[in-house]
Amino acid sequence: MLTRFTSLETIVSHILLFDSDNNTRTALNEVIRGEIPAPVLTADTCPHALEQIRNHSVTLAFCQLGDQNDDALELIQQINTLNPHIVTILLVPEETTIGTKRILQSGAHFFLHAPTTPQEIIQLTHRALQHALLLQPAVESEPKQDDGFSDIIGQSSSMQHLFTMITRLADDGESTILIQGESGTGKELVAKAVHLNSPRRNANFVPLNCAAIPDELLESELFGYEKGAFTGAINNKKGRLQHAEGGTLFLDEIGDMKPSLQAKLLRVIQEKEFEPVGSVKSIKVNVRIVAATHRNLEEAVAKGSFREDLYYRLNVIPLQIPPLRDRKDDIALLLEHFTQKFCTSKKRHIFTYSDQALNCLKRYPWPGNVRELENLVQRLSILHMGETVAPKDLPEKYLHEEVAPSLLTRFNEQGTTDFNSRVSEFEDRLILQALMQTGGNKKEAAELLNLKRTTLLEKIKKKQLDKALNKLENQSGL
Ligand SMILES: Nc1ncnc2c1ncn2[C@@H]1O[C@H](COP(=O)(O)OP(=O)(O)OP(=O)(O)O)[C@@H](O)[C@H]1O
Repeated sequence: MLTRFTSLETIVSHILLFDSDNNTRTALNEVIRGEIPAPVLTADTCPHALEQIRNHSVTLAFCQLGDQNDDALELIQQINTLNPHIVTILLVPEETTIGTKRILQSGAHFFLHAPTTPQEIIQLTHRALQHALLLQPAVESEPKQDDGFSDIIGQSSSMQHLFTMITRLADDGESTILIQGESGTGKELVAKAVHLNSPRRNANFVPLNCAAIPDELLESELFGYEKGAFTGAINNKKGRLQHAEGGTLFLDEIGDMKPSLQAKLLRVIQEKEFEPVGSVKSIKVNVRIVAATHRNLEEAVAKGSFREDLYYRLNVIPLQIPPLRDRKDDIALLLEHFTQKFCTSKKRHIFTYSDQALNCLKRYPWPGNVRELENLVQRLSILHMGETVAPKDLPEKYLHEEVAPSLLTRFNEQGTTDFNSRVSEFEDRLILQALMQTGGNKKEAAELLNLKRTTLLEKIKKKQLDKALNKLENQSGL
């Protein structure tokens, strides 16, 4: 299994429809039955609904609020007390006299305003079932051994290749491995998966970031020290190497290690022994070394800042993690993964991303890779209040990539340029971009551009931008 996602069908037991009106119940029943292969239960009173819940295992409950009565709110509260794993959807009719505050405080997981369309019902049902998946109590079965793969999200061909490489290494617990990739691509996750899939999995995985510890402390941290080795060394202390005995030592940012330590590490790899700082007695170790770096070690070797012999010793099995901009197919999956993770931990509704927002994020070059994407989603999970993230909800840097670079490139290629036509082109792009971001809503686009709506309409007409917008939308499949 390469990702965390499980088939929804496997978790749906029953769906409950609560509505005192027979006609709406039947209509809702038809829409849901056509889409979800799960038995549907119905109830027209609160006691009947609760009885259904006691007698059946229910995954999802639709509760229709009356125009004048609040039975559905009462029912949701009782469901939450009876079984908090049931996901509730409150259907709110337009004419209801029940106040918004009470509705919002009902404890429902999702809201749907009626009248609505079958598409909206289906979409929300799928979202609610995704949510149900997260609320499922852990199935009591044999604890499955963690292989580290479930934490690494990726379905692009380059990530699949990486997973295959890790699996192939499974039986080999000896050869050193060098993981290369830009910062934030998941090098530590991969190192952990290598460890968990090797025969060393029952011993320790010990990480050490060589760039995070000052040079003078790194040696004693790695090799340990003997009492009296330096001022303050009042007792013997084991280093990370010894803590990793039988297991794996993960040396992150190995390219930052100073040359004298590189020599000592080389000896560990070759002779499988070392001396703690201040000791003359050698200690034997049985540790697999997995190293990682975001630097180009070949260049460092050429410059003389990294030992060539150590480089070849480390690089027995090279693993390259591609940057996120080269595997844009993974972006949607990563967004979904982190959104579920953060929303669940903050106990808030899971939001989705509009196609336009996803397109913006796919165009962005992600210099900070998956770590940057994770931080963006964490920020949205705190600040974003709506159900769908639109481009306007994204920080500005995710929006403007497409305008400036393309103009500059063409300016450089041509050597000369016509100022007026270039300014007009720039204006077209800004207007189109605003229209794309607002899903074609001209009023909102005018607000984004800080223009009067009438001025924007005039420009769109004069420049015939409506046609260009249609073309763009068709191209990006919006
Ligand atoms: N494919 C992935 N799936 C899920 N989470 C990921 C993935 N890649 C990276 N992450 C997350 O991104 C963050 C950075 O990952 P990690 O520390 O492994 O990267 P790194 O390449 O070692 O970074 P650095 O070089 O800066 O140490 C972590 O929170 C990690 O969980």
